Amino acid sequence: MDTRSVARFVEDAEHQAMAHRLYTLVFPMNKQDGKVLLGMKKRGFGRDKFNGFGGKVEAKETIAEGAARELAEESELVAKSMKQCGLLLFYFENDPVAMEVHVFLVHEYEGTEAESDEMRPQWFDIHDLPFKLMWADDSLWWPYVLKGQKFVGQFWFKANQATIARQKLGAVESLDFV
Ligand SMILES: CNc1ncnc2c1ncn2[C@@H]1O[C@H](COP(=O)(O)OP(=O)(O)OP(=O)(O)O)[C@@H](O)[C@H]1O
Repeated sequence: MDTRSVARFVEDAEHQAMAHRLYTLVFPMNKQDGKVLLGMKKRGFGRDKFNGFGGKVEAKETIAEGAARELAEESELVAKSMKQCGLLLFYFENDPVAMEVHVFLVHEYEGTEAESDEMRPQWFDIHDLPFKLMWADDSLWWPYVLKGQKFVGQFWFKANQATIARQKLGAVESLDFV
């Protein structure tokens, strides 16, 4: 799986012409209790926001490996299986590099969540997420997760990192990259 395969979801020339950096975003879910694990980010990009677990994919690993590694580093949970549920593309004003974020749900894991240097984990009801303390895009695509639909979203953020100037978001049949 590599960034070229994203081309079939996002066809606009503006996107194709940009440099991309790969990221992951992982949400451990407890379906029985209807809970999702978020982490309060303690440092770096998105500090003081709740989010899923994730970060940059390293050159030596696949996207799925990067997702599992970041989950373990930031929460101490070990994913037993992961399902990709979304693809998010973020463009920030004055930043020439687009963020390509691969979103995963983890329904099976081992271990118990624990605070790390980067994240303070906390379980939330899947119908009651703290959207005011999350990235502005999260409340827009979370309904797709609740409906079990896969999604692709593009969000153009203002330099203040809070205002979405433009967006495209929709369901897709499959996110199985070739
Ligand atoms: C703009 N709207 C957004 N909405 C939802 N989630 C967003 C996001 N923008 C970034 N994210 C996520 O935030 C994490 C940053 O990762 P980030 O801390 O930069 O990576 P990494 O852990 O590798 O950093 P270090 O270089 O080790 O500090 C990573 O999961 C990425 O998917």
